[in-house]
Amino acid sequence: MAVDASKWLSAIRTKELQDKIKSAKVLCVGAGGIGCELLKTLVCTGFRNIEVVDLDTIEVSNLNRQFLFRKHHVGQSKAIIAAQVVKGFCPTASITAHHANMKESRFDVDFFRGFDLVLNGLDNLEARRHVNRLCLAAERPLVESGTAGYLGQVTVHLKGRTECFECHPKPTPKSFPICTLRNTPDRPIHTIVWAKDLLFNRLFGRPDAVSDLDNPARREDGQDVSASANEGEAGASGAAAAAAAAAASNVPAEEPSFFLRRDGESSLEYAARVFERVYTWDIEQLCGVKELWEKRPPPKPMRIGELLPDTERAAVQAVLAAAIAKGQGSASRALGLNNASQKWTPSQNAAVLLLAIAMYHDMRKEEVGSASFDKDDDLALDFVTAASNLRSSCYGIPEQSLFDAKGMAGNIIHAIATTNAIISGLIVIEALKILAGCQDAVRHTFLNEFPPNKRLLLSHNPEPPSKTCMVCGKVALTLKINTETATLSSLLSGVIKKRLAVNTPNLLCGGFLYEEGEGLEEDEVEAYTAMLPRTLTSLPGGGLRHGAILTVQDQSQHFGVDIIIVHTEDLNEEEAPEGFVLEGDVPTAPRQHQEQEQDQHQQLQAPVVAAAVVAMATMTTTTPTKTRQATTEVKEEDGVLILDEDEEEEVQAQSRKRELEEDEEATKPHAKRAKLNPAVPTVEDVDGEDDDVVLIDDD
Ligand SMILES: Nc1ncnc2c1ncn2[C@@H]1O[C@H](COP(=O)(O)OP(=O)(O)OP(=O)(O)O)[C@@H](O)[C@H]1O
Ligand SMILES: [Zn+2]
Repeated sequence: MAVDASKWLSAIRTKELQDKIKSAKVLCVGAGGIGCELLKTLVCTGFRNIEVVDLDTIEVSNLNRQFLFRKHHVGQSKAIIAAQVVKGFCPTASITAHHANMKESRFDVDFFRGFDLVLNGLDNLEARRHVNRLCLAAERPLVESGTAGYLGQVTVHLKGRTECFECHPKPTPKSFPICTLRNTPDRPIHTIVWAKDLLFNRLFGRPDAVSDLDNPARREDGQDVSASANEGEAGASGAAAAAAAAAASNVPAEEPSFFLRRDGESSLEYAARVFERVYTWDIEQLCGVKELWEKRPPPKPMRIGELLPDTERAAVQAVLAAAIAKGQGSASRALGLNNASQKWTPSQNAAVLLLAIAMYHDMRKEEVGSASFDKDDDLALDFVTAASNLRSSCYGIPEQSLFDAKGMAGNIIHAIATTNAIISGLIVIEALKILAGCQDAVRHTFLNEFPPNKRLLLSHNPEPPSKTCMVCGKVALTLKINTETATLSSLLSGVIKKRLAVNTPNLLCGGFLYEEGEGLEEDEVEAYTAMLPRTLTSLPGGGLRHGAILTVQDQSQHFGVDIIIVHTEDLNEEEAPEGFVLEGDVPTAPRQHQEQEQDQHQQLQAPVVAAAVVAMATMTTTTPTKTRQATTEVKEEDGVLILDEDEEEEVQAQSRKRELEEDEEATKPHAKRAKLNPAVPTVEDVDGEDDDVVLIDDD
């Protein structure tokens, strides 16, 4: 029975609730920064039946804030050790640990039905969306959370009653137009993303990975340089420069295997050849595309012979031999560059780059061809730092120290233990309200970095479920895509798995069927795999053509959505950097928003993380500050600063008004939006894993 919202505090003090706390079955997803605090706080509150799932093992870098772990635990399962340690100080607690990925099929809807509460302490959007779908399917309450530095939030999702985690768009990982990365970078993050996503993958990732580095330089309209040859001066000079450069350095322009090491080539010779291609030949070729440099200075090519004369190349060779002998893991340290905060000179960058490439080939050969960038891998980070710095030098962009490059490449925001502790406490408070039957009292709560009017925490009522939500509502999405060139493989990776967060897809459209997951026969897997490179129109059963409705289902998530296919040929890189446009309430931010975030990212000079609940962020970030400040008064209750009910109503009224304004604004130019929120740090996201928090405007 629902209890009056204002009475929740007295409700949780009843004996009845104390008994419920003892018997309630709680699922904690994640045993990291939030998860460790949460487990401790749960048992201290009286919870005794807990299961915890975490796929990771403990790292040294976790020890400064994940207080259940000690140095001797490094390398062991987070879930298992967290459970052991908590049981150590609360032996009456039953804590079952699963060292596993929450997305495994054994954690199905029946597993979720075994719990009264699901509490998330995750760090990525994909897993959060997966848990959201299972909570909806199992009809279990979800308390969701995230932290980033001083910021944090807790949101509550009750099926049919409040918005689900996916009801409102979320920013996706930030993406940069490929033409900016390839041709006209102007910020350190551009060269870092280029080094990490393009060059690293080209040299060490899967050989069949498509890489823009293999293609000739492009003009801003997307045409390649050679296509400009007959189109007047700019094209002619571009082609001439390309030809001259190709002749001069004897580098074949379009040979995809160029980046593979050749037979008989030493690792350092190979590294030097890559250097010449990337920093000499490619840059010279780009300089020839005059139209790119009408409004900006052209880049300057770099030459390996100037940065590392023969004697220094010989010294690098000696360092390589010593590194191999010692089993050294870091190129920069092997070169004596031990201060991670000090920027390297261009010559030092060149030495680190060559050595890192050579070390990969001589010491970690088995990984070449399948490696993926990991910020905690010293050699990978050396490579990315040096490669991006050299490119920055060509373009006159400030170089970065190893430490700063790590922060940018790994999207690191230094975690703060106190933030995790506050957020964990708030998760438990929301859990108590749900157990007490005070569903009306649940709140979304945001932790601010700069408390406005001394309000460290800002809370408000969750919105009702969105009728247009593709997860808890039922709406069709529209996919604009070139059905004649896009392949099933790109549809699956870009749209179905990345954008829709589908785990094990099942696609159906007329006579076309594609399935993944356990239980398929070998010949079925073979037949489905053979379809992957086919274009959408050439798929069996009539293909995926303009006007077709594709039904996407994921049984592991009890999720389904229909997608209307719209064949579109004129998608450009600016509008559709991923090669398609997905319309509908998909949990991603509009592009315009992302651009704005990028600008703010620069202004703030510090990466701020992705949003978990953008609706809330939109609400707070677009609130004209005056109206909020005028009506709010701080009240302290149970150690938590919260808004008065009437203040919440005020905030919600503002929210509704703002939604209307937002709709209107969405159709107006970007500049107008910015004006509404002068210098307001709105929701900001950084690509990759840290989809943790909503940044709130606070003035
Ligand atoms: N799909 C998943 N299944 C199970 N656990 C997951 C899943 N995705 C993420 N996690 C866990 O969620 C936890 C999030 O905690 P946190 O944000 O503190 O990350 P961390 O890896 O401990 O710290 P950092 O990323 O700062 O090094 C991690 O322990 C991570 O292993
Ligand atoms: Zn929803």
